[in-house]
Amino acid sequence: MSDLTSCPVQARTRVKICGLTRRDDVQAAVKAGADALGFVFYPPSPRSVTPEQAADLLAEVPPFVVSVGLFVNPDPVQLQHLLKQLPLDLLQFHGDESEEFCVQFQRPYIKALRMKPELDPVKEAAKWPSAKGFLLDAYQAGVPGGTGERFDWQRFPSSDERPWILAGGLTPDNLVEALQITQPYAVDVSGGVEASRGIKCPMKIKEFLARLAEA
Ligand SMILES: O=C(O)c1ccccc1N[C@@H]1O[C@H](COP(=O)(O)O)[C@@H](O)[C@H]1O
Repeated sequence: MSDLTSCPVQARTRVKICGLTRRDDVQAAVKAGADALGFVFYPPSPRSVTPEQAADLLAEVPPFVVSVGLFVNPDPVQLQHLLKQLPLDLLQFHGDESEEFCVQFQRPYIKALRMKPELDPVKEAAKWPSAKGFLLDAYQAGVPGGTGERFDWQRFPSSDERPWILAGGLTPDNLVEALQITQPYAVDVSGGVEASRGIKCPMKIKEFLARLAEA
């Protein structure tokens, strides 16, 4: 087998479009070239879907596009039950879940870290050795995520030991600057590609992916 470590080709930054609630939005994200699609299972969120809605949306996901289930401190029994019904490829834990909690579901998962001023993401990530990656999102007291706010991108880790995913307040207009500063493994966007809360805008999704391709 050839040695790929010296291969000069750099993979492009991956994109997850999160908070999809409608078939049309799933299709728009896939058509624009999203690598991953996020489905929110957190009823207080306007983007939350029921298991039945999720099953309908997941049926639209083609091969080689990753479907991600987003949870905030879920009930473990309910989550086990959900995972038997739905073909989710990856779990995203966006609450206060410990590594012990996340690992029990025996599915690949990413852990969201909210960028409180005193938080060192590299040190914090060491608490989840089994995580596939870390999504860094803005911190807002009392809100677990999806705030539309950004954090100080200068705080984004420069090490590439773990896959770091940039989230929080991304839009087609600030994406290029975000990529230049953070050089993330992937970006995750929700509010920045919406027409209104929970309803995606196909043009904004297309523009977001186009800006990424140009960057
Ligand atoms: O989207 C939500 O409603 C949500 C609720 C609870 C936790 C996380 C949530 N979304 C995640 O937050 C990021 C950032 O969102 P935004 O782009 O700032 O609107 C989003 O990508 C989701 O992964």
